[in-house]
Amino acid sequence: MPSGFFDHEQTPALLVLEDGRSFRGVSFGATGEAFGEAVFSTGMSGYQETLTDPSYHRQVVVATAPHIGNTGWNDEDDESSRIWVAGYVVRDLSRVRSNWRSNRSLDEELRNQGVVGIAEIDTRALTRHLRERGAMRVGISTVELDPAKLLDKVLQTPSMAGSDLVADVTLAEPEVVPAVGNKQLTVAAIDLGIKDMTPTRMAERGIEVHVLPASVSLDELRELAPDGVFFSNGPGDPATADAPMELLQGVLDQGIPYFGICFGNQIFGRALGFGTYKLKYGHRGINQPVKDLRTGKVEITAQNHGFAVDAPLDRAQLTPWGHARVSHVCLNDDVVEGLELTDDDGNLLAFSVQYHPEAAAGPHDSAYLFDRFVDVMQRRKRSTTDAQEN
Ligand SMILES: NC(=O)CC[C@H](N)C(=O)O
Repeated sequence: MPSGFFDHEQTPALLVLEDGRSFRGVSFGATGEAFGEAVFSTGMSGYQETLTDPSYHRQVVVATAPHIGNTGWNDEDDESSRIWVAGYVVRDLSRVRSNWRSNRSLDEELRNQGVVGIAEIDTRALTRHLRERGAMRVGISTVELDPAKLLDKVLQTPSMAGSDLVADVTLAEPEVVPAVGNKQLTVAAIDLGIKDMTPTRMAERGIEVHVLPASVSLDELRELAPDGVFFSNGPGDPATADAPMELLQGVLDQGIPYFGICFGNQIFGRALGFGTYKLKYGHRGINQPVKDLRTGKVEITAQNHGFAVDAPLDRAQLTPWGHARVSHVCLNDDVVEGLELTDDDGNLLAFSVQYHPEAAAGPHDSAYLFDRFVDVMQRRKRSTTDAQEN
């Protein structure tokens, strides 16, 4: 059989949701069992980036695009060192891979990494079910084909609400991503499950990025004397992220410019005094419309979040550091998609978005946010130099 074909025997597999609904399909990727939170992603492309996004840790991802695997797997597009999804659910697994960069098939890569997949599932029915009932726990198995028995195991799986997963994904030792060209600025990026494209997008703008473990202390951060601090995306419930939130409050006390993405937006929200809550089924995909409330402009964004910040859309709130307000909102459901902190003159001090401006595999409408971060850092740098000279 030509290489790239789905070339092993079809093994039956079973999917069971925590409310008892079950679907029968066939195995692909590794055989065995996988459990997690069932979520669906509406991206038509970019499955390699999705599967390697650490924010999907402990989640079983359902692809709503009916045909998956046609571009295979390459050695360039991974967003981290491994696949993080707990399991992968597709309708029709492509029997052929066809792309000039493809090195192997999706099926092979899932097998290499021991990740369980299930194909031939009615993903449309499954997605409609999750939309109506909400995200819930799920199991997929090639070894337990009795729905009642698999359900017992699903019910023993921990829920996503209340899960603190940062320690599972953060790097052990700091890493430096050098600036492309002349170094203009230094950023300390706290790794809560960072995607590789984020430091890349910063480095392209002359930023030397120090990617740091989540356990870093405020003193260690200050020793680095960064021009800005960044908190990444990451898995788990933001309500559990007390230590990162306290670290961020310390950063704001120092007046250091801040930018956060996704989990970094939720933690910023908490630091500013807002709450977070779990969405019914979340936003996942690369086609989500977001409005910038400052400019009225709409961006099409990449998203992956199951929780959101609870903040009023129509008014600012006074905090110890300045005025906090919602800067971006999702046009599908009015969910908070961005926050900003400004001084009395309206100058931006710190900001964050719930979506993904680094957006591998696109769209790139929101890349301007990295330039905005550079502007905030440059302005602060100028004002501290001016203050020292006077
Ligand atoms: N991509 C992210 O950073 C996700 C943040 C958080 N774990 C959520 O699900 O909402």
